[in-house]
Amino acid sequence: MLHINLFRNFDAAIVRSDTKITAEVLAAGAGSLKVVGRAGAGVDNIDVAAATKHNVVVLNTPGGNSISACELTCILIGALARPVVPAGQSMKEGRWDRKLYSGSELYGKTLAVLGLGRIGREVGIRMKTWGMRIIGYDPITTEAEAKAAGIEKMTLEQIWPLADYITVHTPLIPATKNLINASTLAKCRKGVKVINVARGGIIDEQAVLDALESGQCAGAAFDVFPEEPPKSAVTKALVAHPKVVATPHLGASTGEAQVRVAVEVAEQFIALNGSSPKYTSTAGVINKEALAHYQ
Ligand SMILES: O=C(O)[C@H](O)COP(=O)(O)O
Repeated sequence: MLHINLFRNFDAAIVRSDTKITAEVLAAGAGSLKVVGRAGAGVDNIDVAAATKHNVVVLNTPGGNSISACELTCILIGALARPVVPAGQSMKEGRWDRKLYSGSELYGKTLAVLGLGRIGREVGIRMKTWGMRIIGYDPITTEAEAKAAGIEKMTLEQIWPLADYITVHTPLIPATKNLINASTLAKCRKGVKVINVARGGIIDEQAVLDALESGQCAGAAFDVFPEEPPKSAVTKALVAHPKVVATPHLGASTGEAQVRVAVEVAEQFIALNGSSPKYTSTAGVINKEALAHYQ
């Protein structure tokens, strides 16, 4: 584990989501630390306000891992349609249970995409080629932008009763916390399936557990959790549930995505340093106030 005092010696740090850049870490680095680069999209592991206070620039690489996160989402949708995870496990245990592991087609089903940014739109584009109807919600994306990705933009109230699958692709902010909860699940079709490759807490885990027990929800896939690694009894029960596919925050964990975010973070550092005319953009800078300190 990285010792907090080491930050006294660093001019810059590059992190993924596991490394928490807290106010304490930033105070330890005060005077030397100038920039924290997030090799990924979410900066919820970095105390941006404290960074700004210490004139530490925080930047991210918002697009570099989108395709990998999108592909994992599509794979998990597939794993909810066809029980490849438990069926594969049963064979490893020496069984041949063909009758237990029947599934359903994705063709003709409706996928709701909540959050039509880079990842959500790419998921829609891919799953449409499987013959799914794609409906979606986003407060910012226009109807025309959604349509260009083959997605019918709707209100949430229109979406709930139509969706066979719901996948979330929003940041975790007050407006999206528990976006899928007991009352919204009750408005859905019986047997709806939900997927979260975005951030833990967008889908209320207890509500999903209850809906799995009642049959209102027929399956769920989670790559992200309110606390990682999970410690709460609710998350543990969810992960253990036979109708749940769980992965340990693997959305960006591909060779390609990691190379892309590493290159993007390096380019942003070079742009900050002003040492290469090739890189003039600091598009990923989160706290422009801190950047202004050096200009
Ligand atoms: O915010 C992100 O970019 C993703 O959640 C990936 O996080 P990671 O880089 O820690 O895998």
